[in-house]
Amino acid sequence: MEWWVSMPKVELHAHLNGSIRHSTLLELARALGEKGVIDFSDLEHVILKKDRSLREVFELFDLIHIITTDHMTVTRITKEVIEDFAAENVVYLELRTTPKANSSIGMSKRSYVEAVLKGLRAVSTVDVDFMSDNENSERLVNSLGPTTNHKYNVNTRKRIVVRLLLSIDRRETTEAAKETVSLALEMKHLGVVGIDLSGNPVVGEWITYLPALKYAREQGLHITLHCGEVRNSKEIRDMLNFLPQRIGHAIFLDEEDWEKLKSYNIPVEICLTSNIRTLSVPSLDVHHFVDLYNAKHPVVLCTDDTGVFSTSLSDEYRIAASTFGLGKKEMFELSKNSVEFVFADNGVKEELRSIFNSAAKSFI
Ligand SMILES: CC(C)=CCNc1ncnc2c1ncn2[C@@H]1O[C@H](COP(=O)(O)O)[C@@H](O)[C@H]1O
Ligand SMILES: [Zn+2]
Repeated sequence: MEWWVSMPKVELHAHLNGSIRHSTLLELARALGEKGVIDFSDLEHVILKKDRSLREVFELFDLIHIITTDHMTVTRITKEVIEDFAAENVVYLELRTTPKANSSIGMSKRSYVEAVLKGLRAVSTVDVDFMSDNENSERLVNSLGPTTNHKYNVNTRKRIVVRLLLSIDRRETTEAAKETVSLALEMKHLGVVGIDLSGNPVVGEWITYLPALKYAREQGLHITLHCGEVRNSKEIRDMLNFLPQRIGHAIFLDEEDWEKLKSYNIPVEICLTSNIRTLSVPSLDVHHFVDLYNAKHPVVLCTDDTGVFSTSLSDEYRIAASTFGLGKKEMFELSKNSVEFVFADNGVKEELRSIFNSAAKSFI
C-alpha cells in the first residue's frame, strides 16, 4: 500500500453533500429520473464533468440537494462518507453539513442533523467513535468500546473518530443562522463541536452572519470560516479580525491580510484540488500552500468535497508531496500537526497523538 494511503490522516474540511460517492449520486439521480422528478440524461454530464466554474459548482450543489435531502438519504450518505474516509486511514473526521428545513417532507434543521447522527451510528464496517446521548454524553464506539490507548495498525479493523460542524449557508438570514447555532449548542453533547460559514462566496454579507457567529463563540463553539474564496478585501479583513479558530482556503488575501493571518497564527485548511478545479488558483506551483508551509504557518491538508472534485485525502497528500517536493517524513509531520487544530476535546487530541506516535516508526 502506498504511504499516502496507509498514513494516518486528519480531515478537518469536508462537506457532507460534497463528499457523496459518485456511484450513489448517479444511482439516486437515475431513480429520480425514472420517477420523472428530474431529467437524468441532462444531469449525467453535469455530475460527471470535471472542471467547474464557481457558478457551476453551486448549481451542482443545488442539484445534489434535490437528490439527497430526505432523512433516509442523509443517513445513507453520512454512513458512506464515514466509511470512505476510514477506508483511506483517516483517523479523525470533522464532517460539516448545512442543516436544512423542508416542511413538505417534514424535515426541520433538527431532524436533518438527527438523520446525520443516525448515519454515524449506522456504520458497521469500521469502528466509529462518536458522542452518545445514552451514556451521559460519553464517547462510544459502535463496536469494541472506547479505547484511550489506541495503537495504529493499518491491517487491523479501522477506527475513526467523528465530530460534526454545522454550516451556515451564506444565503441564510441572521435568524436562520442563529437557529443553526442554537441547534449546535443543543447538540454539543452529541458531538457537534463547531460552526462553519460556507456557501456561494459572492452571495450575502458578513454583517448578516456576525451576530450568530458571535453568539456561537460566546457559548463555547469553535468557528471556522470560508475566507478569501473570491476577492473581497473588506470581508477578508472583517473575518480575520473576528479571530476564528481556523479558516478555509485563504486564497485572495492581499499583503496586509497575509501579515495579519500570520501574526494571528490562524490555521488554514488547504484544499488543493478544490482550488484548482474551481480555477481559484491557476496552478499548483503558485499555490499559497508553499508560502505558508515555508513560513511554518499552521496548515492542514483537506479535501473540501471528495465527490464533487473527485479526490480523496490520500490524493491530496500525494499531490502535495509530489508538487512541493516533500518526502514521506515531512508529510507525516504535516498530518500529525493537524491534530493540534481539531475542535474536539483534549481526550480526543491525546488519543490522536498516541495514534500518530505509534505510527511514527513506519513513516519517519
Ligand atoms: C466554487 C468554489 C469556490 C468552491 C469551494 N468550495 C466551497 N466553497 C463554499 N461552500 C462550499 C464549498 N463546498 C461546499 N460548500 C457548501 O457545502 C454545501 C454542501 O454540503 P452540505 O449540504 O452542507 O452537506 C454546499 O451547498 C455549500 O454551501
Ligand atoms: Zn469548503
